[in-house]
Amino acid sequence: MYIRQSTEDKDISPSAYLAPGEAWMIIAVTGTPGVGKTTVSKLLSEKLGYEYVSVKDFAFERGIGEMVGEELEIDVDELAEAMSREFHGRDVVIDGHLSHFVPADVVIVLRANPKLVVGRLMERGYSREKLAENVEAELVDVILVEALEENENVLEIDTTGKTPGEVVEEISELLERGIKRRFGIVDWSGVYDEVLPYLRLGSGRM
Ligand SMILES: Nc1ncnc2c1ncn2[C@@H]1O[C@H](COP(=O)(O)OP(=O)(O)OP(=O)(O)O)[C@@H](O)[C@H]1O
Repeated sequence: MYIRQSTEDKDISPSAYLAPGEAWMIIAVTGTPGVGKTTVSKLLSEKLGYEYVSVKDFAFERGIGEMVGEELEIDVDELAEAMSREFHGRDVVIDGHLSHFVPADVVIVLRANPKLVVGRLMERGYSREKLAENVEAELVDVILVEALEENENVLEIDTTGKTPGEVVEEISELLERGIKRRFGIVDWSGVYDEVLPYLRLGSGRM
């Protein structure tokens, strides 16, 4: 890992997450679209005095990935390499549902009741297919599982029924306490029936 100077004047004590000699911190905020990553990441970066970076903007500005229809398809290896190079020695909060593929000191996985995800993505006018894909992903913990495969330090946060400020408080508290790994705190099986009409599970595919 990397070497840098002091950790003075930090709201949190990141030492629990950092390798010896390392003093700057990369926090990745990930989760299914619509769980609140951007809202929370901006607020968290303000609270900690860290830079805020959007994966999508970063990739777009540097020509990483290509447009497929209306979507920017990002090569995660290229993204990880470019972000590691760029943010070496800086305190940053990286926002995006691919941020857990970037080498980070800690990954925050935001979760939200799939019913909320349905509502938010419908409001955005997502297609039926895209809505289903994302609600299913939230239902069966896709991003959490990926994050746990990619990083040792993973904190899962349930945003349901909380304000963005409360979510940021919860994240800060876990960071202050040096908690490195927390997951398994949500179970969406109870809302499966309610979101079933929005899913595409098994629809004509084998
Ligand atoms: N506790 C909460 N935390 C974060 N966002 C919340 C919360 N409660 C409600 N919201 C709202 O949920 C919406 C989430 O939008 P936001 O763009 O932050 O999600 P996102 O996960 O970044 O989506 P995308 O991945 O598509 O960019 C916002 O309108 C936000 O105000």
